[in-house]
Amino acid sequence: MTGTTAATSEPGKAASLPLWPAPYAKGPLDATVTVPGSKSLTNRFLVLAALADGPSRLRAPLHSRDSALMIQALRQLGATVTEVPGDGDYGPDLEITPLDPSASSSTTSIDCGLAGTVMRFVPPLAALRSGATVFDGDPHARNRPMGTIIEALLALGVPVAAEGGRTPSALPFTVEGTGEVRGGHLVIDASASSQFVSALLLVGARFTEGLHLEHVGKPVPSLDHITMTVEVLRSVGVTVDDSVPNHWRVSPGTIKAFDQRIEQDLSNAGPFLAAALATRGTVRIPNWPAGTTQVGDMWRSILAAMGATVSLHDGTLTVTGGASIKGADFDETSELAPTVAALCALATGPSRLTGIAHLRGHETDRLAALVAEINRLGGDAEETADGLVIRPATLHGGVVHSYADHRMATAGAILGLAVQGVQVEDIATTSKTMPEFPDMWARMLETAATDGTSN
Ligand SMILES: O=C(O)C1=C[C@@H](OP(=O)(O)O)[C@@H](O)[C@H](O)C1
Ligand SMILES: C=C(OP(=O)(O)O)C(=O)O
Repeated sequence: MTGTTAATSEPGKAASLPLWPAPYAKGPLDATVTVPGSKSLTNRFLVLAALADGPSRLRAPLHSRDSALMIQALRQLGATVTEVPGDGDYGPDLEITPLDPSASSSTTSIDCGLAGTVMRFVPPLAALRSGATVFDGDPHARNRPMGTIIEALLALGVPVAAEGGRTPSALPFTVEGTGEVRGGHLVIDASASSQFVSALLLVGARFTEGLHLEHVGKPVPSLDHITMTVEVLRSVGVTVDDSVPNHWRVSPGTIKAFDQRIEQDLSNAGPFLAAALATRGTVRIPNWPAGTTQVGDMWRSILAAMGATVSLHDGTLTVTGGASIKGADFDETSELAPTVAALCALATGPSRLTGIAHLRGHETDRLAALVAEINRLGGDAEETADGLVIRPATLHGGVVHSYADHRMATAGAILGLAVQGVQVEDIATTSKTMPEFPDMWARMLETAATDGTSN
């Protein structure tokens, strides 16, 4: 199991982080890659297993820092999570015995790391047990938007306090669980993160009156992730009505124990698929789900718009890069945006990414980080109010800082395929969702043809 130590990676602040020489592709790749399990599905099903009416099993789940933090949090709240042999390529299955909300327990301190799913999904769960739960995380976690979850719990009658009894607006804070939450109609502003909606929906069935959640404010981002939450809830027998935009009604009731196989992480498939475009090669991903709520299914249209040939046959997605990478305009790419931006920086035409203002509240301010790192290599990227403009430029080698952000690190790796002399700082930060990344990348690079010219 991956450890939970993280580095803080801000240029100039932590100069001693190791540099990873990003492999440069000497020719087109011809690789087949399978990716570890979805972070978003793994952590949703873990939460639901902890609330279910009996023991559950997760098959081929993700094993990474974010899932380890979720497992640790659930154990601290009283669930039992056991690793058992499975048939996944990336680690054991998990068996989960739910927590007993009626068992009162002593104060416990939960480390959220930098995991949005842990810092947003677990506090409402802690409200359902009797006892105090303290939440904190990595240094940057204290900058991530949390106010909506705190205000939601307070509105539901659950005390949440910071040191000295202050009402907090961010981590760290303590949730004083009462063992029971009445629920009912709750109005929130979820414009900073879809995870606020998902967090409350995941536990809503266990509120005495269920939950009628209403969003008021600027549009909720990453709507695909809310669709995922709704579908996952329905799969375990929870009734959710999402027929009215910005309203979600979760009926009170039982969460059925389950035996669930986790799809591979299609967002994390992105850097490997992007490698096909960056090297004018071919990358295949078997077991691509025929139907999915994962936002990563958008790779099929995104990469085609950038000039790749994309096909899905017999469950294998095949992407072949074109003669050059085309610039394009993309709206609402959510967590895919750093990978898209790396490809845009290698494109022959301009690109505009819109609808991603909330990325400023992700693992780092991703808009600022992408502009800084693309331009550091000689690129031409600019921040807009809600996204990025990236124009063609000739890139050169240099250091890509990763800001403790797994997707900044993988974006650096993509740039390094096509630009000689790129070094990525702290590649180990990919352990947030894909500890195997450096090995998988090296294996993929072994397939590079050396008799062709890709760059
Ligand atoms: O619920 C989830 O699993 C996620 C929701 C999204 O969060 P935001 O709505 O904050 O973008 C996404 O970016 C994140 O990587 C995972
Ligand atoms: C935004 C992300 O993560 P988190 O779940 O920590 O919000 C991400 O993985 O891109």
